[in-house]
Amino acid sequence: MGKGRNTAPRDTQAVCAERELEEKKDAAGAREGQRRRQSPAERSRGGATKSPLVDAAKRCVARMELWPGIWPVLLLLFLLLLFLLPTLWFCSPSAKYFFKMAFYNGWILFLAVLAIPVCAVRGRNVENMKILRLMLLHIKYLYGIRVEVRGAHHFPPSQPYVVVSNHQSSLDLLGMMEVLPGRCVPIAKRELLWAGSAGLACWLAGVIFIDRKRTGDAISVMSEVAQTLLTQDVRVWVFPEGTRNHNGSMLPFKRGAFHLAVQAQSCPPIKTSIARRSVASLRGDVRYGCCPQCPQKG
Ligand SMILES: CCCCCCCCCCCCCCCCC(=O)SCCNC(=O)CCNC(=O)[C@H](O)C(C)(C)COP(=O)(O)OP(=O)(O)OC[C@H]1O[C@@H](n2cnc3c(N)ncnc32)[C@H](O)[C@@H]1OP(=O)(O)O
Ligand SMILES: CCCCCCCC/C=C\CCCCCCCC(=O)OC[C@@H](O)COP(=O)(O)O
Repeated sequence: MGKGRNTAPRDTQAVCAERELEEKKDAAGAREGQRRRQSPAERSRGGATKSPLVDAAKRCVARMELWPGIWPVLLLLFLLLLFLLPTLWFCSPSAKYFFKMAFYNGWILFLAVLAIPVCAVRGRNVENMKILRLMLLHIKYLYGIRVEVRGAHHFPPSQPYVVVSNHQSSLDLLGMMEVLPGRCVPIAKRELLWAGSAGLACWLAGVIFIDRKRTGDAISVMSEVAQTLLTQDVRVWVFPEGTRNHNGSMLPFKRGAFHLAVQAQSCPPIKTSIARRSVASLRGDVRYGCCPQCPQKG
């Protein structure tokens, strides 16, 4: 009996010890599970917080910690650019020209975004060209270009006519805007319509788009333009070379501009020319010559 009495508490002690051991194991397991669920950032700070906002922020930081390499690399790239761009600007004239052109195009796209809502009020209307013109006139100051216009008085004050001009680069836009007469719209290649905001601004200002690859279509658009010239008191600006030509000489003229002048009858072509070197190099003086009207008879 005594033996039995002595054994019972020992059994109970053993069971208790076993239970205690199991409980400890469970607790340790639970702690490990929680530890595994925690992000590295939480682990390093010793556990979850009460606020979900803080938890979210911690998760973000943890994600960054997962990619510790990306920030130094980005910083390095940024510093490299900071060093490389000025070096290219001062050492390579072609890189300098490239940056200037990139800014020129980017600036025009930006200005077009501003112009679109203003022009949209009137819808598609040649009067919108005035707005574009005013918005583009300052660009010459950004590049330190001094423009000299000669013979602007040759533009008749009120009658339809066709202006023909040489075409060296997309910078000709600057010269064109200096002398663009009222209610005058340029003829442009159709691809320009897809030049983002600039394309939409051109469309709103009544720029006439032609598909140069489809002569038939281009001719019928130009025939319609001839009617518009007569009925709506509009002038048209054509680059008869039909494309840009950087290399000093003039390309043979396409005939559309001259057909247009003949079809619109009393509508003389007026020749203007942009001085070559200065516009193309994006600095210095630009001379813009407007010549007397050509003979009217086709
Ligand atoms: C603040 C925000 C600002 C946002 C942006 C601001 C922008 C502001 C606006 C500025 C826009 C400026 C845009 C400037 C863009 C300049 C350009 O895109 S230049 C390129 C487009 N321009 C042209 O192509 C010039 C016009 N082209 C022609 O006139 C061509 O003749 C053609 C009609 C396209 C036909 O070309 P092609 O077939 O290659 O060549 P041709 O030998 O000339 O013609 C063949 C044939 O057809 C006869 N013909 C031509 N035209 C006519 C006609 N109107 N009517 C009847 N017949 C025609 C021609 O006589 C030939 O036949 P032939 O028997 O051999 O004589
Ligand atoms: C979301 C799309 C973004 C597209 C970005 C396109 C970048 C264009 C940016 C700005 C446009 C500036 C408008 C300049 C107007 C002058 C156009 C011009 O002079 O075109 C050349 C054309 O005469 C003859 O073309 P080709 O010599 O035949 O080739």
